[in-house]
Amino acid sequence: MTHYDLAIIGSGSGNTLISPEWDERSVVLVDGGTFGGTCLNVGCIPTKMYVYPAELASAPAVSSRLGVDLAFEGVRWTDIRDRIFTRIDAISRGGRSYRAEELENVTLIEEYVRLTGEKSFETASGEVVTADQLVIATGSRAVIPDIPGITLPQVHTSDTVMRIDELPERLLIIGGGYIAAEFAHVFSSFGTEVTIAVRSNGMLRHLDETVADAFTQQAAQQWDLRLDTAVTALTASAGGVTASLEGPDGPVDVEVDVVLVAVGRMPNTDTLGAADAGLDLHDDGRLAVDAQQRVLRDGAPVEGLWSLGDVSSEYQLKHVANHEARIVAHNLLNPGDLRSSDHRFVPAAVFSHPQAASVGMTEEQALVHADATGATVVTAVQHYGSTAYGWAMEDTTGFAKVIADRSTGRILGAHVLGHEASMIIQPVIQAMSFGLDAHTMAKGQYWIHPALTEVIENALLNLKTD
Ligand SMILES: Cc1cc2nc3c(=O)[nH]c(=O)nc-3n(C[C@H](O)[C@H](O)[C@H](O)COP(=O)(O)OP(=O)(O)OC[C@H]3O[C@@H](n4cnc5c(N)ncnc54)[C@H](O)[C@@H]3O)c2cc1C
Ligand SMILES: NC(=O)c1ccc[n+]([C@@H]2O[C@H](COP(=O)([O-])OP(=O)(O)OC[C@H]3O[C@@H](n4cnc5c(N)ncnc54)[C@H](O)[C@@H]3O)[C@@H](O)[C@H]2O)c1
Repeated sequence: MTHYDLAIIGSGSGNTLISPEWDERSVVLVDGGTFGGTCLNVGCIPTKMYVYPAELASAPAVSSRLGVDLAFEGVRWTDIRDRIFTRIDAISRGGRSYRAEELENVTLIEEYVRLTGEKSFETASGEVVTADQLVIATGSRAVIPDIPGITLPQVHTSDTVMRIDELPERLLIIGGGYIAAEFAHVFSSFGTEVTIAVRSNGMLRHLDETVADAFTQQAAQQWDLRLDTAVTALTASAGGVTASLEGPDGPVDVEVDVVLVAVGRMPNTDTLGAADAGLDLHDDGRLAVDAQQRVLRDGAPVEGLWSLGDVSSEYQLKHVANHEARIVAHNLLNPGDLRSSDHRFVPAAVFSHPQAASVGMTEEQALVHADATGATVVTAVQHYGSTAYGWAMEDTTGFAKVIADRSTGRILGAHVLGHEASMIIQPVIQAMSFGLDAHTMAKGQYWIHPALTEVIENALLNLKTD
């Protein structure tokens, strides 16, 4: 048995906890997978490194209506893939060797582990580790639905689809969330015929209804979108895979080369043995933590046991995992001065075509809030096409919606669909975080003319606040 001052399970956001303050103390970092975790190796970073070339590849389709005739001649898939992963794999290797070889006080264990107690675990090869403080940062993994044929080699998750050897001619995506929307954009821009099977009646259902409906409409124009459709079986065929779908018009078979499963991600608490160790779990399998990121047992925080990121967070987002990691980093070193995570205004963006970005309440949530508090909610929708930059783009679909409390002007939420939505929304995130009301935000600063942020300025000005 080996004892450490600090043990961290998970080298994604968990890796950032090892600051110079730990130099004189013993630390063990454990990861059974690829060093650096999801975002770096199979998540945010490689996907966005694919999204950028996808933007370039789709330019000819939109440029001709502005009088610019471009031709799309195809993509060199393996060149794109190798550029991305040459860069990413080197970062992962560099991080690994820094932790494994360069820091004398840090031990790296490259095995999966299971908890044996609140602050102890056993590695797959039988080594038992105990620690004064333990951080669980084991992230999440793709849910694999129970469909006959799901283990066929042509069926991928986001973990593997980015490394395939050939651009597929035909791709079926199962699911209608973030990953489905982003990969549909990437593959279709590169020339793949994309079919999406969505169990419900729309894509990105977690977003404000106006945004989700508009996205779904645009998705149906770009991709073969099958709503209210279940995938009942996947069968190997001469050309690839036959997918049996059951939709509103009854059963139908679709021939594809590759299938991407994107039906959500589940927290890695089962494989860690968190329930057996007596730790509290939410119904969805997440570890229960308090505001200071302390793991709960029977509703009370366990001293010296912390968690962060996808394994315990309501938000499976890297910027949230990073925020929680900063809180845990402080709390590990300052037991007498604990800080709390701030989840009040968590933004998110879907890097698809179009982009969608959101912060705060949807209109539906704001109406529930209004019912509960007696507040009156006002909303304003501003189209990109109503601003000068929108004219420049000849944009007909982009818009921003802002939602505020009528009497105080407090901004309750903002939702943007269109070009660079993830950037356009940032001033609203800032205003909400620092308590700026809609009126002050709109009138108390210059807005660069004729930048696309005028969409937000005009939406704020159009809110009918008191
Ligand atoms: C395709 C995709 C795209 C994404 N894009 C974005 C985006 O654009 N923006 C955004 O904000 N978020 C995005 N996300 C989400 C983001 O990647 C995650 O929220 C974030 O990486 C979670 O970090 P984490 O530190 O909690 O977990 P991870 O980075 O997953 O780290 C957990 C680590 O723990 C290890 N581990 C698990 N169990 C054990 C065990 N029992 N023993 C030892 N080691 C173990 C794993 O091997 C892993 O390396 C994306 C996710 C995916 C899948
Ligand atoms: N840009 C980003 O920030 C980004 C990008 C990718 C992933 N992520 C994170 O990763 C998480 C996982 O992404 P995701 O797209 O897999 O999940 P998701 O939760 O976004 O979407 C899952 C989709 O699958 C559907 N679904 C669920 N179970 C199903 C089943 N059995 N059969 C068919 N459909 C089913 C849901 O209705 C939904 O449409 C996201 O929730 C997000 O937090 C973030």
